[in-house]
Amino acid sequence: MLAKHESEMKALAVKLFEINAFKFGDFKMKVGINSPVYFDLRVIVSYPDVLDQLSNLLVEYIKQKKLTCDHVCGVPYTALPIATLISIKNSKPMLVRRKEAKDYGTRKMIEGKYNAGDNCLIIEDVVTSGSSILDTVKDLRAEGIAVTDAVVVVDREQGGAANIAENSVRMHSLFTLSYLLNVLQEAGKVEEATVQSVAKYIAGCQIRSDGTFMSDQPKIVNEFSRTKMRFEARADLAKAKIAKDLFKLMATKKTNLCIAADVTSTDEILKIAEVCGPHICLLKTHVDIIENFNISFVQALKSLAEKHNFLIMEDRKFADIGNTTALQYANGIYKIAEWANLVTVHSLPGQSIIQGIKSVAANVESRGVFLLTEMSSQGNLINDKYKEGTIKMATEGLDTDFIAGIVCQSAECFAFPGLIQLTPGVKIDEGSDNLGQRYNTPEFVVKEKGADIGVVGRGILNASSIEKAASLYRDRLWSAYCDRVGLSAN
Ligand SMILES: O=c1ccn([C@@H]2O[C@H](COP(=O)(O)O)[C@@H](O)[C@H]2O)c(=O)[nH]1
Repeated sequence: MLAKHESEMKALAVKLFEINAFKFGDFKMKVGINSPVYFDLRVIVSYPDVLDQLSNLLVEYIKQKKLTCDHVCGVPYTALPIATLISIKNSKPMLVRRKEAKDYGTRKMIEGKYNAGDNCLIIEDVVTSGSSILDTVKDLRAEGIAVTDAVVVVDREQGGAANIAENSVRMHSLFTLSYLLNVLQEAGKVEEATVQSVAKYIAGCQIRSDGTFMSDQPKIVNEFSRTKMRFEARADLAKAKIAKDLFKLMATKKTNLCIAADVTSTDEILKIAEVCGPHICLLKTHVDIIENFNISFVQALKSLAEKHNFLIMEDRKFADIGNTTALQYANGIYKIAEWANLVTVHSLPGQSIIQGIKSVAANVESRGVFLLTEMSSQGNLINDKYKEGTIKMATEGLDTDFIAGIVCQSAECFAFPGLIQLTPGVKIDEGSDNLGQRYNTPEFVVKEKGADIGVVGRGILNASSIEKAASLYRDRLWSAYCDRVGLSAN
């Protein structure tokens, strides 16, 4: 630990969390097990200031530890840019270890100029079992290069240091996982319960360098599996303030029902909001189908949202370039930015669409988007690659603090518990309409498809009493959620 640089260390720890280099969820690890916490330091190449800050601290740390060497070598690939900066700042030449030998020319595993007997300091981003460091050590030693020390950014404290020490290499870590968790808790970024859950997992899951567990029966308790977690705990992990608010609203009001108010007059929408308001967490509009839209309608809708404690989402499904979307969101007759807490957005144009909306949102904290990742309609053209890219945008993009959730149809679509799954296509009787819409029951949608919020339109709107229908859907969706997370419904 770098005591002299405590405040910089803490600021960097928080920054790593904010840029999603450090995240909570349910992640498959290289060693074959799942983990509730994951480091993805690959993202720092997109943040030159963070990369610079990190390398400065590592240079200080190497100095403080009095680690001398002839070369530095980054474990491929994530540590390479970090090692490059250390090499430059310390004026120490670098060695590069290939992951595979070339099938032509020299077939060398180590690139760079060196002599047998030289000493090399290893740089690594994250250590779990230490096997990646040991692979690099093996190749360097095969060339006659001495390796005695490795500097790592994060030690996950799962046995890596001991495994590496068995091979006569000392491991020095700038951060430990416990330190990072404490800093995040102190900074109000995560709750104590999160810290405890991760600590429990790490204690029960110590790994040897060959990937086997130290205890005969490892307790792999991952309390961050999205569909098993309660909304209160997920609020803690959400990056977007609006997602935190919506999770809390659902938990306190005990409803995960969104009504799709797909009617064409302002009076009808206000009636739905008044009558169904007590049962919903979200009221969804398609403002462009309203015949008599006017600004006093918006004021009335906002008052009802306040009175009955629900949020408003305009299901606009924006899909244009950032600049046009920003204009569509903030201008024209609807001025959606002024009244909709949330809007839906296609990921098709790329990250710029989120940036466009965010750039004109009056108050970023009270606004956000749901990204469309899968559709309920028969024959839609969304494929796995598109879905993967959309989830990447929602979890690793630059604007994760503005993305409240994902509109999708399956629990496997994403793992991050801080995002909300919104699923349309819900009816008491499953089936389809005559225009390709497919319906599943509230129970199926929540328990099998992983929905956090079920969207119901015609299932309520076509009922003889919309109030009774809203109450019924609310009960069925909420009970299914309670069953899913092991909670009593009352
Ligand atoms: O994949 C999607 C995305 C959005 N929707 C919208 O949800 C409602 C569903 O209404 P029902 O009457 O319950 O069918 C509607 O506003 C759609 O635009 C969707 O159905 N599927």
